[in-house]
Amino acid sequence: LPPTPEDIFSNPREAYGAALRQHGPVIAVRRKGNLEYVVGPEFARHVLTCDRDFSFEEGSAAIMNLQPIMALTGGTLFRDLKDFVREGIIARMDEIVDQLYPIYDRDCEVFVDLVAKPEHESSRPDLFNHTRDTLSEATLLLLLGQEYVSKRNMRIVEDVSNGMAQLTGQYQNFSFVGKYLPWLWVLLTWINVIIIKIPFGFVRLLGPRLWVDVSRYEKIARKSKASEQEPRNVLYLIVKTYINSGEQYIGVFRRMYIAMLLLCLIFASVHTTTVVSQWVLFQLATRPEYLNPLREELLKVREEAANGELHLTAASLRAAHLLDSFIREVMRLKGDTISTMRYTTADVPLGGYVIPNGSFVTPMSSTVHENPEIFGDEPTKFDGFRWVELNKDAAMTGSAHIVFGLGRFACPGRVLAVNATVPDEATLNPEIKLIVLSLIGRATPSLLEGRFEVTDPLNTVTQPPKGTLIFTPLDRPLL
Ligand code: HEM
Repeated sequence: LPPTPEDIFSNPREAYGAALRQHGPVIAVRRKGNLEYVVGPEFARHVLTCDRDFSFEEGSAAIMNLQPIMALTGGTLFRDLKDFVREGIIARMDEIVDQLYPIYDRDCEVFVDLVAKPEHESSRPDLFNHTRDTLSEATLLLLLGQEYVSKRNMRIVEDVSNGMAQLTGQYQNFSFVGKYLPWLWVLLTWINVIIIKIPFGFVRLLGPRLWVDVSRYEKIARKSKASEQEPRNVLYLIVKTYINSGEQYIGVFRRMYIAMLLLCLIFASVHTTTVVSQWVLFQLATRPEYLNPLREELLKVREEAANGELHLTAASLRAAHLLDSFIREVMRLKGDTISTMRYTTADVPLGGYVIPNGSFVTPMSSTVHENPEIFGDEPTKFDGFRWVELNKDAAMTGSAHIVFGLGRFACPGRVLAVNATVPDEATLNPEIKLIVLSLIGRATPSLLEGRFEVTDPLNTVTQPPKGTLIFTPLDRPLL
């Protein structure tokens, strides 16, 4: 029998896992109105990387309810997003970490000070909101520049991030309509987000200023010879790219498209990173034995400035191999199920079947992440430092860890491609490391009642665990 809708929403890991064991390695299961072909670890790499047969763009647009935008933009959305993240963020990573560290350092210090105050015993400062504030500020700085950093704009960024999370279905599994009448849910969400929230929030509040800046950047990009005069933010890079590609001026439709790119980048940077950092801190709180080695590593990688102040740089984060490994292991075992999607562009033979043209195909992440052939007899055993060793084999790391996807379409936000110790797979998003190190360098996390809950088992990528984290300040902070 195929997994029931209830199994899929409440216990997807076991439901799909059992069906794959029984009928695998390719099964077809109906979910939220679509027939999806779900594959086991044997075919995960092939499905994720063979884009001739399995389209990343169409699969991803569909899973995130973005097909109309893909259609309107002629399918360039994801390619442009990837290029702008690569050129505007990853290529400048060392400089960016220097810019971001003071924000994380300041916010974590404020957070730990707040937590330590006795009057907060009854209403604890919330780490999720706090992390989201920090990431919103960092995102404003990277995408739009320091002049945009203000409390008001941070609220706008958070609202946008939340709106995009709604639009792309991140809360869909909490709603009855979302689960059982997905077309109605998509229609209502589109009206709410695209017709109400974004125009009356982001566009009304930030639009006029962005309009002026795009026009200003247009002029700079046309004239600029000396690169040091150029603004160092992603919006400028986007404007410059279009001017350099021969556009005479940035017209209204191009401006609307740029706004869409910014909305997607805000969502990608703020929401997912906030969520994943919560998973890491929750796991750390339940595994205090990892704190000492991680703190020892912090002592080794932190750097001392000329004025004696201790801080973290991109080089420090690259050298934090134990933390890198711990984060990877948390991501491996947090229970991801359907987190990447592809769409067949032809009838494709796979595992003895032919998957028809125009079908959704997804690898079941949990079967990849808990594959006994790679992870041994106890594949679900948490071993926070296992990746320190496994990193030596970059190819294996790739196909055994698909939290960020794989190959050409893997998430561009995940790596410090520049200077990574193992090309293309080694270093995770530095923001998570900055958050974790800035916090454990000042306080010890623990969990109220020692446990947390998984709120949406079908979506552990963009839903945080639920529980209360407590932080006990260290007598002598390490940062
Ligand atoms: C820990 C946080 C993150 C997680 C778990 C995550 C996860 C993912 C996943 C699973 C994909 C789809 C890959 C595939 O289908 O093969 C993806 C794509 C993408 N991510 Fe992330 N991501 C994270 C952070 C970020 C950040 C910080 C950015 C931007 C700065 C970003 C930008 C993107 C973009 C632009 C794509 C589309 C890729 C393309 O166009 O080829 N992500 N991400």
